[in-house]
Amino acid sequence: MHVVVNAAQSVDGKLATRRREQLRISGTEDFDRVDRVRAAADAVLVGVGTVIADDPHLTLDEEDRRVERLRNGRPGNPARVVVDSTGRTPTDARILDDAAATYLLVAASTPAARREALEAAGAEVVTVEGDGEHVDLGAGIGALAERGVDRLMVEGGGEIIYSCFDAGVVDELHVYVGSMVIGGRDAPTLADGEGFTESFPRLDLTGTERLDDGIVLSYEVGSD
Ligand SMILES: NC(=O)c1ccc[n+]([C@@H]2O[C@H](COP(=O)([O-])OP(=O)(O)OC[C@H]3O[C@@H](n4cnc5c(N)ncnc54)[C@H](O)[C@@H]3O)[C@@H](O)[C@H]2O)c1
Ligand SMILES: Nc1nc(=O)c(N)c(NC[C@H](O)[C@H](O)[C@H](O)COP(=O)(O)O)[nH]1
Repeated sequence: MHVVVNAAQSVDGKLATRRREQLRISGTEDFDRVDRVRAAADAVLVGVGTVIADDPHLTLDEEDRRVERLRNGRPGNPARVVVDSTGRTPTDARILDDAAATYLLVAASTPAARREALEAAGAEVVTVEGDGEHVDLGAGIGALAERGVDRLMVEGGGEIIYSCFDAGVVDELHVYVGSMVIGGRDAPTLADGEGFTESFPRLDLTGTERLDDGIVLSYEVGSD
């Protein structure tokens, strides 16, 4: 499984404001780049925090890219995946529409009635190892591989991105750094979670690109 993490942050490392409201950090050139990365993926994964905060759709914006995928025998849009230990995804979330398959990775403690409601709303609920707080991302990625996902794009938020690094599953990172300061000690950052105190993931800088009024930094993740 090849895992690509993508996010947009302010120059001070924040993904959103302390109110966890979605914020336009990049612009049209960067959204087009994100659409290209999505088009290359079999699935796009976010945490339930992002679903609750942003209600994203996670489909392709460019019709040409959908057509090209269909021509290659792939689904028009990548599948959508929510890491959601307790099944908190709202049943009216946009990701549950029929534009693409949607997998919810939940822990065994999610009540049967909640699973049924989410399945009735259009999700495929997949039980993976985990507790009431975190599902095991290694196990979740294994479950996605069994469903034909070879290339996964992770679109945040900060808790999930940290967990992906902690689980050692990230192959590439692309960060758009917007020319703005958001501030706030409680605002989400690129990697939240517990934080590392040793064995920090090391990255190799593979590219820089100026887009809109900011810059995209591209990295490969080192093997140690
Ligand atoms: N700028 C960007 O590129 C971008 C992208 C995505 C989200 N965001 C912003 O990030 C914020 C949401 O991020 P967040 O960090 O609060 O939530 P998140 O999307 O990272 O989801 C975290 C939640 O997922 C659940 N979870 C289950 N298993 C987990 C695991 N193994 N590791 C971590 N969490 C696990 C937990 O309930 C946890 O609270 C919003 O403000 C949103 O606007 C910004
Ligand atoms: N590239 C980028 N620039 C930004 O300024 C910004 N705020 C995000 N944020 C990413 C986040 O994951 C969003 O929720 C999805 O980009 C929404 O996806 P949809 O358009 O609903 O499919 N991404």
